[in-house]
Amino acid sequence: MTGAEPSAGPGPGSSTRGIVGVTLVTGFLGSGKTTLVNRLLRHWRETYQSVGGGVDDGKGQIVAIVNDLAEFNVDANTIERESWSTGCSNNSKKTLGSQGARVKTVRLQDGCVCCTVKDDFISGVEAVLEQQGQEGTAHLVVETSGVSDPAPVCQALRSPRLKGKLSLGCVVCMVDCSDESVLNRMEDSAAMRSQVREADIVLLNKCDLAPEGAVEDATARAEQLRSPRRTTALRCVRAGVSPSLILDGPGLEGKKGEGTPRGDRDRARAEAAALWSPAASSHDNDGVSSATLAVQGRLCLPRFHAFLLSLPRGVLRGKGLVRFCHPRGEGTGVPVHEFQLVGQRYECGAVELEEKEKESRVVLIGEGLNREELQDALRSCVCGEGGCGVEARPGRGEGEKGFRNAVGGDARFEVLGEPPWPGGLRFRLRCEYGSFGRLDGDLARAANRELACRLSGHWGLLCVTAEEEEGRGCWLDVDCGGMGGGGQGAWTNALQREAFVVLSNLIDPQAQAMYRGSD
Ligand SMILES: Nc1nc2c(ncn2[C@@H]2O[C@H](COP(=O)(O)OP(=O)(O)OP(=O)(O)O)[C@@H](O)[C@H]2O)c(=O)[nH]1
Repeated sequence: MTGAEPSAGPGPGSSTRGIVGVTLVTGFLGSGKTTLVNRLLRHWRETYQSVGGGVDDGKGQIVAIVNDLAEFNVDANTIERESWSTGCSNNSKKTLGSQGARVKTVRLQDGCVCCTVKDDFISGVEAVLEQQGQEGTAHLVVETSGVSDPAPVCQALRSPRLKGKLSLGCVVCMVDCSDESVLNRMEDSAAMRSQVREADIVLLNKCDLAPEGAVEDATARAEQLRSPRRTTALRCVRAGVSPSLILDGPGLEGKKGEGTPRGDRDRARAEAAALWSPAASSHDNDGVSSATLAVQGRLCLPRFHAFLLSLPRGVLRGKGLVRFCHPRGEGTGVPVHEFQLVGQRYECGAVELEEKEKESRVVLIGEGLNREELQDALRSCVCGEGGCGVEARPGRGEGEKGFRNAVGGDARFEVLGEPPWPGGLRFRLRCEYGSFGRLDGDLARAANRELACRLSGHWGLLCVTAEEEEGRGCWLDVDCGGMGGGGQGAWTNALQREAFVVLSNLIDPQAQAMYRGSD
């Protein structure tokens, strides 16, 4: 940050008068960028609130700029929803009195910020500053798309056009440690290497899912790219590091001499920028594109599951908002589900959203995508007039029965009944450790979500998670589709093994602190 005048607003990391602080969040597809941005926005609001900040003074606003490759910007939706649910407004004109700082999201989509929308990006930033009035915006958080090279974005933020208006603070790179194949992509992807090189802080995320040695491997790769001395790499789960570390990150002047000196950081950026050339990091080289799929009507969940299982290998990432049919009659007021796919793993969680549209939308990002074929495949998941027909699908029967028995006979689980879809089971981990006690609501929720991730990632089981009303954690609706009789033992073993891993990870107080985040 430049200049020595007092800060303009009371928000965390708030800017020197008239100069807006910027945090840049980068990282490969699905690494946890949006998760971090939401965390930062929440922290901002809470901190602002705790120092008695109002919003009618026109100060203290944090603005998130979200770049997504696809036509339909799921990340911006997620952030807006999250902002709303944490009491912030996604509309700059709407204020919430003294409830908290205003949060506004600006979408940049249908192109990548580092090339096709670069000009848009600078204009977008200028527009934000102009609309809000420079004094009104205290901080910007910019989330790049997963295949962006952050070097030109940093350059853009330092461009003469924006000089004197912005100050680039912390650049964070999220690294997904859960998937070896993602880590291996660092060898081939210039953009990914640049993301790590550009960062002030590398967050080694998804430690909960990391196989043995993967976090050390990721650290070594980051250090190789940047040298150990220059690498601040932190392990975390769901971006759970102290947000103030990022909003007031290393490199900011006047911070007790901590962190990387500004000169070093700028030199590092210059080196990275010199390494970057459009030819070296363009998306054509990475061959990554996106396909937005949309269908009218509700989807049959087991068919959607089959669609996921049959996706081509080139699909790296998927996300969307989907609406499922409920053949058992729970049809009214059913929430929309947010769907996330990273590598082989998928998560599907109920979200509170007004049902303005009747569409289900899925964005897939990857290599060699054939949009028409994918669109047809998604269309075939729509529940027809004759019903789902899932009762008759192959694979139902023995495997499913064995799975139900295994869950029912294991004291670690509480069976809650049947999900609204045939061929599934509703249950949750009890999260009790006998004489060690039981996990509180937050950790129990984390444990159940992690179990859902693990079951889908390693075993192709689609688990839909939903929150319980009284904050007592969440449950899993598992679709047992595809469980043939022969695989029964494997499913049972998988469930037992994954439950063991989740619970034994969470008994450790250090792991508990990591899950909760250190703020
Ligand atoms: N188990 C687990 N899941 C995580 C963690 N961090 C994020 N996720 C999940 O991973 C998925 C992707 O996270 P996002 O925050 O959307 O990732 P992103 O980098 O913004 O994704 P893109 O915008 O596609 O590049 C979501 O389902 C998150 O809930 C973590 O530490 N552990």
